Amino acid sequence: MRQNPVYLALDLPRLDQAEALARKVADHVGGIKLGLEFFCAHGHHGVHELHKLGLPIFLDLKLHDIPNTVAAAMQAIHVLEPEIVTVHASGGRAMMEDAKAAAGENCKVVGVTVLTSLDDGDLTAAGVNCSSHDQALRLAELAHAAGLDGIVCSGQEVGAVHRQWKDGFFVVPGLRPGNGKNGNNHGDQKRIVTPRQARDDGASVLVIGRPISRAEDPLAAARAIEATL
Ligand SMILES: O=c1ccn([C@@H]2O[C@H](COP(=O)(O)O)[C@@H](O)[C@H]2O)c(=O)[nH]1
Repeated sequence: MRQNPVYLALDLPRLDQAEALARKVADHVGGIKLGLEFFCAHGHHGVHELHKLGLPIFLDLKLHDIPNTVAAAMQAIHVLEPEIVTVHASGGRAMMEDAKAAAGENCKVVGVTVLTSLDDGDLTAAGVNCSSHDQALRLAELAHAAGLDGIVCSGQEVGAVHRQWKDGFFVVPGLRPGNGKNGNNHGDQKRIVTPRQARDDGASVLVIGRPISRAEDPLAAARAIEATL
């Protein structure tokens, strides 16, 4: 278990706001997660700026394309020295193998299984004829076979995945302190658990965004989450 497994999802439109928030809570998180919103708006420059805080950087780019394209994208982000990068496990075994081969030596590549914003009904609508739980386990197995370091899944599956893949690296978003009660809205997340539950079930990294970034007092929110772990 890492010292502080919480990675703050910096999903904010302005670079100065993102930097200010990260600086404010830096002593109460273990790393910074930069996703599509941040990377599309601020690119390499934005990542270099956030690196200055000295926290590990998780690039949540969720790459999903043909193997050659994903491998080239992985090579293009080497220079940013990310600690973790995501690809979609549904991109297939060859894509994941090539992504891992193209990644930097110290970079963990993890496969997104089933987004935490989806439930069983969403999967049925997309033509997937099994539960989100079973689909997450199936994609975890594929990611493992492809040689990835771990996966992204919801806290509702991480215990089961952990039992199958003992030394895997498990990233869990969709976390809501108090399970979405106490004024913490689910928002677009459908498969949620508390940070403590996810940690107890084997999560290596706890991704938390809005419960901190949209809190009236982000520092107090980050401290309160840390105190539950
Ligand atoms: O299945 C997934 C994969 C990634 N995410 C990302 O995590 C954060 C969660 O933000 P909250 O504000 O805490 O809901 C966000 O950046 C997502 O892109 C995810 O939620 N689910």
